[in-house]
Amino acid sequence: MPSFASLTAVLAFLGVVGATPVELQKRKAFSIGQVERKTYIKNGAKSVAKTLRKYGAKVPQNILNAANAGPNGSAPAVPADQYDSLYLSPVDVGGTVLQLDFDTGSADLWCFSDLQASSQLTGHDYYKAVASKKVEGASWRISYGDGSGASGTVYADKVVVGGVTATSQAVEAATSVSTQFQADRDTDGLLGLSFSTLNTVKPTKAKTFFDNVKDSLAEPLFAVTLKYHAPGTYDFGFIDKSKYTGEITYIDVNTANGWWEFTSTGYSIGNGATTTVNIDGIGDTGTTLLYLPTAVVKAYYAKVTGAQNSNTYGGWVFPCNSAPPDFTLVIGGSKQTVPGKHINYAPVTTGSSTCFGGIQTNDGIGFSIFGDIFLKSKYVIHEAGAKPRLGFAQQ
Ligand SMILES: C[C@@H](SC(=N)N)c1ccc(Cl)cc1
Ligand SMILES: C[C@@H](SC(=N)N)c1ccc(Cl)cc1
Repeated sequence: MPSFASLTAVLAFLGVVGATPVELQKRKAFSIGQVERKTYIKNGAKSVAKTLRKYGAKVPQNILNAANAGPNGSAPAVPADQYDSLYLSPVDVGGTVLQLDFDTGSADLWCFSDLQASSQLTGHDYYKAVASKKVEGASWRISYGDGSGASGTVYADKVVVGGVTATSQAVEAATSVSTQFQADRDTDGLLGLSFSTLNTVKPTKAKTFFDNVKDSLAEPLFAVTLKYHAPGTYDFGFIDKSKYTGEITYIDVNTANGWWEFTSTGYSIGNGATTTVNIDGIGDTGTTLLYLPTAVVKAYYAKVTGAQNSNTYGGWVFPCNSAPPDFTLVIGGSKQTVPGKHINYAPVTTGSSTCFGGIQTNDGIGFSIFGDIFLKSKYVIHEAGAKPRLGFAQQ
């Protein structure tokens, strides 16, 4: 029979919460069911890691290693078109693989469904709503910053992303989608990765896919690798050292508005001097461009030959043969540079020699948006927990 002290130590390691030694002494007769060691240790390490994180303590590497057997996963992020207007990832939603736009700027997982008029489904894969899985009385309605939107009803179904499974995910089946989504035959819906406080399901908010799976992952994080005119990845549960160079710089996130929101402390243009100014904004994979304060945008395009703020095209444009300079944001004291090439977004119309800038003003938005133009040269770790953080590294 192991000594009392060693038994207590084992219990502590297995993260058995609540059975303190004194309580155990009171319970004269008790038995511990013998369980297969490896199962318990793996779960034990995971629960110890979870407990340590819960109280803000650092998780020792040995416990992290033991816990790291979680069902982590990785999904591709494929540009929907030649200009990276958005990125699509395959997701198994109730047995049908849909192409969804992973969006760190919203919290609804919604998709085209057979509840819509069939005319809206041409060219799409879509969710087959099953009555037995319907969440009675629940509905959703979302509108996005660009004026697009969708609405419908809710089902509880299995969703799999890169081998990571949410067994009962709120699947928001569309009954109606806006013209932008009807015109976009590539996008079968969105998978929200902001904080669940932004979810639109009524009467009870639903949880995002990440919120549903994060405790089953080796680590409660996902990492975003969007690329310029090439497929990237969304990794769940682990950090992939092969996807970045140099050091990761972490910053705390302000979750009050439900976004991955943070403040950059300055910027520079080309190899110019750094201007110190606070730029509050959100990391957002669902927004194509980089929206910044007007003063910053004007300073940038002053360095671009032939640039002008066009009423015709609704933003800053310049000759496609201009070579826009690099743009650097200071984040957590580190310099995060966007290659100038990434800031030549696309011709304003097919074949035009006038190009639309990847940097635009945040006028009317109320905050800046660090969208795909910024993200597609970075490796960005989104870490949940008591104090959510973002980690940035250069790809
Ligand atoms: C947060 C994004 S929308 C999204 N990523 N789901 C956004 C908000 C407001 C404006 Cl004006 C433009 C874009
Ligand atoms: C304009 C629509 S659909 C599209 N442009 N393919 C859209 C996509 C993603 C978000 Cl986050 C918001 C709106």
